[in-house]
Amino acid sequence: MTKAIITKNVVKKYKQYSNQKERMLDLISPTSRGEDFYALNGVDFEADKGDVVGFIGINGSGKSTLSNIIAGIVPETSGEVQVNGQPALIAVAAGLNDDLTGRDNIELKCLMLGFSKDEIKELEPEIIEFAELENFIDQPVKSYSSGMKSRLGFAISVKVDPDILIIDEALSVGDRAFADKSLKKMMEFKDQGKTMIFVSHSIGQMKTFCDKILWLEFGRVKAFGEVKDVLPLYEAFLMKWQNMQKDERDIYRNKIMSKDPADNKYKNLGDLMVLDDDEELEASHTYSVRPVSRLAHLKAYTTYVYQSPNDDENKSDAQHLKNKVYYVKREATYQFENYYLLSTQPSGEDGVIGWIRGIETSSHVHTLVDNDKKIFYLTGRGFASSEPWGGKRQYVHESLEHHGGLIFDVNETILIGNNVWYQGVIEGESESVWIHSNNVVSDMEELNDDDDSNN
Ligand SMILES: Nc1ncnc2c1ncn2[C@@H]1O[C@H](COP(=O)(O)OP(=O)(O)OP(=O)(O)O)[C@@H](O)[C@H]1O
Repeated sequence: MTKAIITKNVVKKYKQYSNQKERMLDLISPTSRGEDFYALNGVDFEADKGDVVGFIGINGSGKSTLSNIIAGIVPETSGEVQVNGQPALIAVAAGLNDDLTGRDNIELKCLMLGFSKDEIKELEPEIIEFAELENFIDQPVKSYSSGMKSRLGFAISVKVDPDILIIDEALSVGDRAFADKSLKKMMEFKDQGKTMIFVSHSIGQMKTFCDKILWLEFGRVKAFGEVKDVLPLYEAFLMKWQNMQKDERDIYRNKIMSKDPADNKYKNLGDLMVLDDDEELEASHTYSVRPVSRLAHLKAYTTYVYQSPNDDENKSDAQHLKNKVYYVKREATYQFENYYLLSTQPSGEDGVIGWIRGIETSSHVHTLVDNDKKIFYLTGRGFASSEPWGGKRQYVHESLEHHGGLIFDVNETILIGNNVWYQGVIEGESESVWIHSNNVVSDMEELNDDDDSNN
């Protein structure tokens, strides 16, 4: 596969000054002033020809810096950058000269990209039409709104037909209609097999548009891989980040930024590459399974049953599983969420159906009390089911109304949460059933007392 972009150990260092005076002194005095700040710190990244890669990361993680370096607009401090093809960057503030008119900017940008005057004459009306700037095209760009600038930048970049298109948050300004039109154009480019880099905070746009995701965190690559592998990890991280207090965020940021880039080691989890020292990230991609003993019913809104907790592709509708109770002998945590392995039998191997999100179930701990023989009498209330705490579809007797006073010959007692359930055989029947302890009494007299109090 031909590589369109390769970056190796790319570092971008800026100087940060506490005030303007320090900045001036740094320029004129031989002593170095200000503090070094690494916007990128050892970034290795490769895109194949035709890849559509989304750059994600919280503010200040280096997304724009890396896209500007790939576009050749900002030089790297050190490292290697190889771009095979003509890149074009679309960003709100990129490459437009504020003092020139829209038309002059079109000409300038096209000349810089090597177009002849005749070619530019041909392209110009198409660009103006795509940018929807009709009357403004001969006004200086400084009079444009950010949406208008972005439209002009987008129109020039797509009409010059670059090999590599880099779109930095350009769709987040301007109106919805233009964003849709731009997204359509980008889809066309994608279909043509062009390489694209897409920088956005919109998870939705990333999902619909990108194939792969590069997750940057304070200048380092945190993860790189397919959308389905990286985005859920990032979304889980964002939830954690949003719940952090400012001082917790500062500690986290300093910890990441103080690391030596030479220590950036990566581990491959299938096609996903993650930072080797990030155990939490690894744990949230893989999942840990623990033995457990629960019984579970599915809630009304239950969505899917998964083949494995970290596989969003292989899932099936869980609706048909409702109104039954299931055994849960395995529990897993994946990306801070609990999953249960549903089974029709009290086993983690036999009768297994699949994994379901814990919050989509009502479940209780299931414990054996004893297998002692006990004799009870049915009160005539409740139901009998083939499984303990059975659902409608597991009723043997939907109502025990006509069974009041019959003997219930019990051979197993269990606890489901705080509720006691008995397994046994009802007098005159052969099939074993489960009945809740509220619906039996241990001697006939209690039954008569019950009847008296009811009368
Ligand atoms: N010219 C510059 N001088 C000094 N620091 C800079 C400069 N450009 C960027 N930085 C710093 O580098 C870091 C990365 O910035 P960058 O714009 O690449 O992040 P980003 O991930 O694109 O952020 P956002 O999501 O906010 O657009 C930030 O801390 C930023 O302040």
